[in-house]
Amino acid sequence: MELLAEHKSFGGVVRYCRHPSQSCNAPMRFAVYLPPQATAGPVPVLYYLAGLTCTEETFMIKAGAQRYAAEHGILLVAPDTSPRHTGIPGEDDDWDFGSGAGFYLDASAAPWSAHYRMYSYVTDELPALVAEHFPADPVRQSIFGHSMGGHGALVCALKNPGRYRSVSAFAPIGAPMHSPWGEKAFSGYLGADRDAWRAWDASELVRGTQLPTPILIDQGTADQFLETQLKPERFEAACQAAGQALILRRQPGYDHSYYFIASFMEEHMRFHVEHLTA
Ligand SMILES: N[C@@H](CCC(=O)N[C@@H](CSC=O)C(=O)NCC(=O)O)C(=O)O
Repeated sequence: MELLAEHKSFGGVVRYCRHPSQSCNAPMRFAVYLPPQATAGPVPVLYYLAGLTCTEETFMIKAGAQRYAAEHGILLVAPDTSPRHTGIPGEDDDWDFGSGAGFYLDASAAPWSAHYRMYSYVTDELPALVAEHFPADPVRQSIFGHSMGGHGALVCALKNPGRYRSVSAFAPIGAPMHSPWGEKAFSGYLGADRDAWRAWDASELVRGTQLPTPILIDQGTADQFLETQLKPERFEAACQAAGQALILRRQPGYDHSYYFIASFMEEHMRFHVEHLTA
């Protein structure tokens, strides 16, 4: 693993790292925030999955989470949103598919299946790497994210009940099988069989698996993608039908940006701290 950059922040340190990934068969980058408490021993870990067009830097620069991670002694991990420079033709052509748009799934359709295995990367390879190189307590981990990454966090938690102590999301794609972003991604990464898509759609997964802790979601009412792409009412209805506890808060006037995310970051951090330290 290669250390690319390091910045002191709130008494701890943000590090940017690169390593060869077996899951993605490509170099991958991620960011980690080590709170001051990490110098004394293992601390709980909180993973953040960013949205379309983001990189491993976006969350560390824009979300303002380090202040709260330092206060509560939480190690933050933010991976890049896809493999890059894989050589797959057209990987950089669209902002909502390919590079920067890995959707946190394991692609099954060629040529993407050779590299686009972000689900395995985020749920298995990255936690193992983090446990090896940083003072992380592997038993205490939680996950959250935004938009494509908010949906990715829901999928990671719902596919692994008990693995994450808590899950939350900012403006997640609520049902990608019914959103243009999701339909484009699933067609490309998974192929034409819509039945196969169900295994990667949180609104489908929650029908079969419920989590022991409530899911927290914040959604801005002035979000430019609310009605076309996000459709939180679909995830809400699926949770209700399945008996999954969900705290869905519609926040008046907020859009899809990191101004919205930063506004509710403290509350999401407190939510996760409560479960990580219970
Ligand atoms: N280029 C797009 C907008 C892309 C965008 O808004 N990306 C969001 C995530 S959207 C869902 O996953 C984001 O987080 N962007 C980074 C940021 O710093 O805001 C367009 O032109 O509409």
